[in-house]
Amino acid sequence: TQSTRPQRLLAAVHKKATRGNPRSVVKAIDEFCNQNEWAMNVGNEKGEILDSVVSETNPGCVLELGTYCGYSTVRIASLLPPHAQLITLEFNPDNAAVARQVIAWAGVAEKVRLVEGESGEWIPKMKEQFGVKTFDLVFLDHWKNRYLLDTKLMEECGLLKKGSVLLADNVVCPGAPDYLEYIRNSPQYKSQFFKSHLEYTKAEDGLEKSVFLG
Ligand SMILES: O=c1[nH]cnc2c(O)c(F)c(-c3ccc(F)cc3)c(-c3ccc(F)cc3)c12
Ligand SMILES: [Mg+2]
Repeated sequence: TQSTRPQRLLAAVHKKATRGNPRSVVKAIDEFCNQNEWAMNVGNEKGEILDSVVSETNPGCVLELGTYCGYSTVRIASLLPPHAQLITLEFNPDNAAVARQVIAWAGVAEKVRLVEGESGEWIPKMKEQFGVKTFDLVFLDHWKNRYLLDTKLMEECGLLKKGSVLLADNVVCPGAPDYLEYIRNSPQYKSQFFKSHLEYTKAEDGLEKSVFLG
């Protein structure tokens, strides 16, 4: 039977990356997407901005909305301090199955909790199910018309504290206008736009970093 793009991406990781080496996994995926097939990983240009935000936040507890194949999961997990935890939500079970193997190959599985399901269903369960108090960093990279809904849901569930950082992918392409309108005009956030490019292309895109002021 025909393989899927995520399965072909995983095969490239197994073939080209060194087990236990997160940087080699990131490099193998970027090479696959530059040379073989485009895929919606955050990519290296936006990935370096993600890395800098993770490093400066030095988070103990991270939420990623949208795992896909685990590329940004591996980037984030490889920069976490010891004992820090990353919870990543993915609604597509086939993508989740590939991501689990990418995360395992990179050797970061003990820092990552991959949860299969809808963000709207799982965000309200974070405290009771995973013992989360608040998130220090949230990477929004799932479905553009869930960015605003899920941000309001995290506020309502008390999952953000003063200083929590939200980093949103694709705020230009495909864009999340309702999210940007809310987050840039809310007195509860201090926002900053990082201009970049759509992964593996010359098209414009960017990340929006927003600090919750409490
Ligand atoms: O859906 C996404 N989630 C997370 N990150 C994404 C991302 O980083 C992307 F670059 C794209 C993208 C953008 C432009 C394009 F032409 C194709 C795909 C998508 C996306 C947008 C609309 C869809 F119908 C399907 C996928 C996503
Ligand atoms: Mg994205």
